[in-house]
Amino acid sequence: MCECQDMSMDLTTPRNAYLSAFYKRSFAYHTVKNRMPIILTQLIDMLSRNKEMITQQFGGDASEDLKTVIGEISKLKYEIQTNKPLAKLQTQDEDIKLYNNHIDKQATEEGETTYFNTIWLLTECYMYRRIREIFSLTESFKNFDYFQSFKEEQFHQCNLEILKFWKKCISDNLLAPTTDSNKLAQQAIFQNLIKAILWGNKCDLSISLGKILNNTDLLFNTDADNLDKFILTDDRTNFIEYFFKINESQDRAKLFDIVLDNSGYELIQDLCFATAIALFCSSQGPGQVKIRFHVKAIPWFISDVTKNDFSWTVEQIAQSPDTELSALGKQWKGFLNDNIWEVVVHSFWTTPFEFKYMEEVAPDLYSQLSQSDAIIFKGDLNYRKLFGEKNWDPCTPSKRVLKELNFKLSNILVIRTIKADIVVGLKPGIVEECEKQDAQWMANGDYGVIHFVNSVD
Ligand SMILES: O=P(O)(O)OC[C@H]1O[C@](O)(CO)[C@@H](O)[C@@H]1O
Repeated sequence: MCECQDMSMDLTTPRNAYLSAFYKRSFAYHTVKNRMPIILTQLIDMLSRNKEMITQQFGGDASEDLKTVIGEISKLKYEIQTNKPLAKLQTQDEDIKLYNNHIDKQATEEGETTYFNTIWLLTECYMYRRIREIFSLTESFKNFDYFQSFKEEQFHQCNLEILKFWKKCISDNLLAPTTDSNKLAQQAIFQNLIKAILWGNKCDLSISLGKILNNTDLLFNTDADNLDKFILTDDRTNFIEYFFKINESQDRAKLFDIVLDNSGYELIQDLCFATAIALFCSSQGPGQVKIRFHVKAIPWFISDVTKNDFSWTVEQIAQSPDTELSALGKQWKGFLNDNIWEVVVHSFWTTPFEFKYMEEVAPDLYSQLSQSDAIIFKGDLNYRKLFGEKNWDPCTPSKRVLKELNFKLSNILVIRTIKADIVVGLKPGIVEECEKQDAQWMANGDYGVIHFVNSVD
């Protein structure tokens, strides 16, 4: 029997406490106890199933290295299930010291930081970082993306026909300069795109435990109006007003940062959104826009976008046999070649740190983001990190939370389906209503939030 069962308390997470598997009646507990071991088992299964292919692909000692890797992942799973202390990471990579210090800082009075007694954010990020270390300690697999096959399979299951609709809508309406008569139509495009990229965040392989969701089942159609009632707070209009306002003047190029989340359908939707931004700003005059996409430096939470996933996806669309789709992919390549789009990698995104620590831990990234006209955070993990992964009173305004955390970057657009028990900025009564409708509302990604925080002053 798992020792951890004696460790956690039969409690819900107290108000304002950090989320942790210590509280048995929390999604964090369910994740550490059940979901994380399942993800490790699936990884082991994939490696065992594809043993021959992987050995052939990597040659040399790959067969022996694969045995080592499988053994180490099984060991990690055992450590989680028996609530062992988080073992120190060993490689010399720049983020390792940060991880190890953070683990030390979280130690209890007994001097231990264990899976079920520490903050969930650390536990979960640590697991993915440790997996990476296991592979990187071998000769054969230093650059192996062990989640790639899951991501590629997910991409191939996407219904890309939907993109054609967006392509037409975007280029018909956003290439023309804004006039009084077409402004409403242009704003409607942005309203719909933001909604589409919200629901795209449902397609995440860590919440579905590797199960691929069909995007047409999720009704990612032209406007998905029937899902509106599931958006619990919605600042789209404020963001769009701000966006149009900054584009009224052409005195300088506008800069946007999109902190990406998942590959597959979510990434494709995000790229459509970025296409709309690029076309709209460019229609106001040449050289008016730059969009930086922030991706993960290592394979992360199964489906998160790495630099390689980004290029691969653009290439897949560009090479599509469908001429409309391939034109879209070529347009994306053009944006990248012309430096209108740029892919940026920073190891901060794969540390266990909340964003309030960014200024201290990653000052270069912080100063880069300080220049931005808007920073768009996609997804649940970014949400947890941005809002400090505490059990806030859900009615606390998003701006007040960021102020309390002393997070000073401004013009933040946050787009996330709810897959963890943290939420802020809701009107009174909404939580009670959701609880009546669906006991799992904070875990299943069926509900979403869109916050826009101009500034915390
Ligand atoms: O891809 P996203 O939206 O960041 O979701 C990842 C989230 O999904 C989960 O795996 C389920 O909650 C969390 O552990 C994590 O916050």
